[in-house]
Amino acid sequence: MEQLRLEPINQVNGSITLPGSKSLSNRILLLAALAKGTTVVENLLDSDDIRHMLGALKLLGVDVSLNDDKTVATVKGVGGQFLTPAEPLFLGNAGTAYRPLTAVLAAVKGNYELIGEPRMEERPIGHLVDALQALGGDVRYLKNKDYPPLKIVGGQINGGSVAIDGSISSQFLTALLMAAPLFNGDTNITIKGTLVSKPYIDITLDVMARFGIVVTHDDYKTFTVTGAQQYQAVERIMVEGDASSASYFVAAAAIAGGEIEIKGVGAKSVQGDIGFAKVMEQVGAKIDWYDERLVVRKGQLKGVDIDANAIPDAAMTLATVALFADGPTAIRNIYNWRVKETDRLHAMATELRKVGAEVVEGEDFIEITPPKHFNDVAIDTYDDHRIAMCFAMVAIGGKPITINDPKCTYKTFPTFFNVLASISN
Ligand SMILES: O=C(O)C1=C[C@@H](OP(=O)(O)O)[C@@H](O)[C@H](O)C1
Ligand SMILES: C=C(OP(=O)(O)O)C(=O)O
Repeated sequence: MEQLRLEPINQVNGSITLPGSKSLSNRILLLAALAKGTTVVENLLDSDDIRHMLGALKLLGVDVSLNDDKTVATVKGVGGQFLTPAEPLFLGNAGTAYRPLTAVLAAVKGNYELIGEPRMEERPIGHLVDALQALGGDVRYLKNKDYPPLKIVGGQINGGSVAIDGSISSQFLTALLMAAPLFNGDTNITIKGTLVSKPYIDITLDVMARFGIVVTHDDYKTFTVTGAQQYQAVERIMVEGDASSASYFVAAAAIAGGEIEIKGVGAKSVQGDIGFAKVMEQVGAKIDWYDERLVVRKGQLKGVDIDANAIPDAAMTLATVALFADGPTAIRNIYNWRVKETDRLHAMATELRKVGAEVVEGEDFIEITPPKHFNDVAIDTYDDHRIAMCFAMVAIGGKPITINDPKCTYKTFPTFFNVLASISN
């Protein structure tokens, strides 16, 4: 197995430009493919999750051309007329590809099989499939009930009233919303349970609006989408920098001395994970906010007790910032960490303890007391990009650490360790 040794870093300094947002890239690619007309997508993320969406679109007969560094895509929309692919669509472990494609393919004519990596077969999708089946969709499990892989015979959905469980993943509602304009009739969606990861729904609504579809909702409780609509191509659309990826650099500047300018997200971001920078201000970071960039400096870091349901991805970074705070940190309301790339609650607790922290792992929370002494250990990353990236903060805090399988960062941020090195002294 490959390992990356990170030696202690004393200071971080400089300016970085974030790669494009994963959440925006995959939503935009799918809607551009469904639209009528050609869309040019700029600042597209080049990473595994996007590659899986692009691979699926190619098999569905969508003409997408990329520039040399794969950050500009020209998508010739097929107006909702996909080809039946010659082979199953392999979507890796990309939730933002698997869930939206499930709903969209249930709504357009054709026969589809959606497969993924072994971990994808352990990530639930039953709440979305239940809603699609309730609307008349023909979606079947190929192995275990409620989990991928799936077989879909598309084109059978009329719309109507439907309830969807929002308590495990917002991606199910995102998927249903993106597909609903393609249903034959209007759809009224009611949320069952408490909707988690709510800000991701704002990203979905924002991107749908950019492609010409307006969704109305009543404080995120019921959503209404008009049926038999067509997405409209956007001549040029720019993907914002990834706010979850920004979290590592906000944290790095807050932990180490020096100053980092982070270009690509700021006060105007549509991504909920920008909220991590607000949490870091509570922790003690000094942040200057601009519309599309942040400038971050170190402060006296204190432990906080936060509800992180709105920022599940960036909150993992807080768990390693906690190693350098002057008291315990609690991160709450994060049950769905357990159903992502790995069981993140258990994995984070295990690895934080290896470093020397005292950790309480609750069913839906984690409490971290900083180590009295740091152990120089190798961090297991469980094929989870965010574990690899957030444990790099240990080196930023001046303690040596080894990251096992560092290339797992390719899921969303292939250049992460190079960018980190570029600001490290
Ligand atoms: O819609 C999206 O782009 C995402 C929603 C979140 O998932 P959940 O809604 O499952 O928490 C987040 O963790 C994921 O990385 C991206
Ligand atoms: C949970 C994540 O990914 P996915 O889109 O596969 O759910 C993530 O990127 O942290």
